[in-house]
Amino acid sequence: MLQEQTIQQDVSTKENHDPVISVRHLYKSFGSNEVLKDFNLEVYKGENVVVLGKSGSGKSVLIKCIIGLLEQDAGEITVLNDDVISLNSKELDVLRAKVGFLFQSNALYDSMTVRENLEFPLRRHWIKLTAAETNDKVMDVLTNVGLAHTVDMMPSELSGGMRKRIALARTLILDPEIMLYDEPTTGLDPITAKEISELMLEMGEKYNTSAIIISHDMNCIRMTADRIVMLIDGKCYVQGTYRELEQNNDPQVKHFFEQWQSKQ
Ligand SMILES: Nc1ncnc2c1ncn2[C@@H]1O[C@H](COP(=O)(O)OP(=O)(O)OP(=O)(O)O)[C@@H](O)[C@H]1O
Repeated sequence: MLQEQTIQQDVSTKENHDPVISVRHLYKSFGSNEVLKDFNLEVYKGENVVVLGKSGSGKSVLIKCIIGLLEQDAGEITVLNDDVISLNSKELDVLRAKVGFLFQSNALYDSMTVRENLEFPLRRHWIKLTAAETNDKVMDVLTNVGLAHTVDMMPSELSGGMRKRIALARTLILDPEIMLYDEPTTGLDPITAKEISELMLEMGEKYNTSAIIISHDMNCIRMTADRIVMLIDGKCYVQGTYRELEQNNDPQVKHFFEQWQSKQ
């Protein structure tokens, strides 16, 4: 009995500590442009990790490697225990249904209503539901992002913040385990940006997701990051909480925070 309990404890401890995303010794170049050079990152269940780095440092390349849109030159990427590079296109599709990707552009279809935009990923991933079940799912996720009343509207009738919420709802409708956010607040005014950051946190708890967030918006970073990873010269240069990095005396880290504070 005691042995069984010990084994069960070991399993649950391992589950809590196994990363949902693991990137090890990642290398990616384009010709002579060495973008990622021995980059390492682990994201754990329920964690929000911000990847911070200057423009062109390789943040988007990293995200694209994680979801198999780009193939790495060397290194290992494991997402929800799948070795991404070894997946065929069907298996990648299955994995991508569990990994929500919120594009900077929102990528909503302008010719479709909000309802049709939200139904699209269900059809795309062959999720078989009755009309009533589909409607329930659409209304449920729209209610969660506070926009149930927009169901029959066109994206062009919505504000930038509302479109961002709809794009988030469209990702959440598949009940993802992981969210990848690419500049979620870029182009929004500060108040709307704050609302979107709050919504990201709220939805993360509601849907029990882990997330990688790429952002230059220090308010969003401060609000959402459990941990920040600084990508400099293709590597994870330093990582820590917002407070830890804010107090870090390394010149490159200090430079980042000083630049931001000077813009306030
Ligand atoms: N498909 C590609 N072919 C060639 N070079 C590429 C490709 N994708 C990205 N790069 C290069 O990789 C580098 C990193 O680009 P990436 O888009 O990841 O930067 P980033 O950190 O996301 O920048 P930003 O903050 O401006 O979005 C850049 O030099 C870019 O030109």
